[in-house]
Amino acid sequence: MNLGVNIDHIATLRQARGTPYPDPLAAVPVCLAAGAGSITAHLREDRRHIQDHDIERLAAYPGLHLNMEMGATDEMVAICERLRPFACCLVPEKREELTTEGGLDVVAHQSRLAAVVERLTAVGVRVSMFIDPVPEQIRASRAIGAPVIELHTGHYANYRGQMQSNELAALRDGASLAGDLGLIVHAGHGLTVENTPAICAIPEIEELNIGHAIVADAIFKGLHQAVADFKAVMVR
Ligand SMILES: CC(=O)[C@@H](O)[C@H](O)COP(=O)(O)O
Ligand SMILES: NCC(=O)COP(=O)(O)O
Repeated sequence: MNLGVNIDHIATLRQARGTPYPDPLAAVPVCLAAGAGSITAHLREDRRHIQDHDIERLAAYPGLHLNMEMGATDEMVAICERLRPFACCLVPEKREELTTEGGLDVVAHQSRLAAVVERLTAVGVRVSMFIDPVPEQIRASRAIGAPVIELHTGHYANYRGQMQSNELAALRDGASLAGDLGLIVHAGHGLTVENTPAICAIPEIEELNIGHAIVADAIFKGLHQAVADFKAVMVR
């Protein structure tokens, strides 16, 4: 199972004062040495953390599997088409949100998203849809030709008790349906060392994208150890 480390919140610390440090790109060799297989970075429309120069440098980083998270806007599609990262993940965005609040509504935007998938696939970018574990969204992702989905685990991470159990069951069922449809299945958002093992136990999930908790853990244990501790629990 691959671990993709999301480095957004290293950039959050930098943006807090507008200093050149910490440089998110300094995290790349550390994360890879600790067992990460890819790096995720979210170029938001409001540039609250990752900046254009970050994503440009990441896309040019030799041998790096960069997963560029982005809204399906004309601006971001053009940037992705120009930079040609290994992969991109289309996510919903609202300027007023604190963080991503849910999955993309692929059903409501099938024709537009199908055109984006075709355009970015044509230049060699592997396109993923960031969606809730809802059968209609999974089927729509397959219908528009996306090879990958990333299941939103934010509700699972935030809920407790029976609601969390119900969300975990939905993730299991969604991953199973996606596998039956021939989709590659990833998952992410809000994952911690404590809540990750249950997600890892879902057999169809091939990759986890984790950022906020890794950066938070790194404050106290260092980035290499923070990444290594997630890899240690990501065993099947
Ligand atoms: C799509 C997702 O769940 C995250 O990777 C996303 O990057 C969250 O946005 P922030 O990183 O701005 O919190
Ligand atoms: N797509 C999920 C991701 O990249 C990281 O989300 P989080 O761990 O920062 O919540």
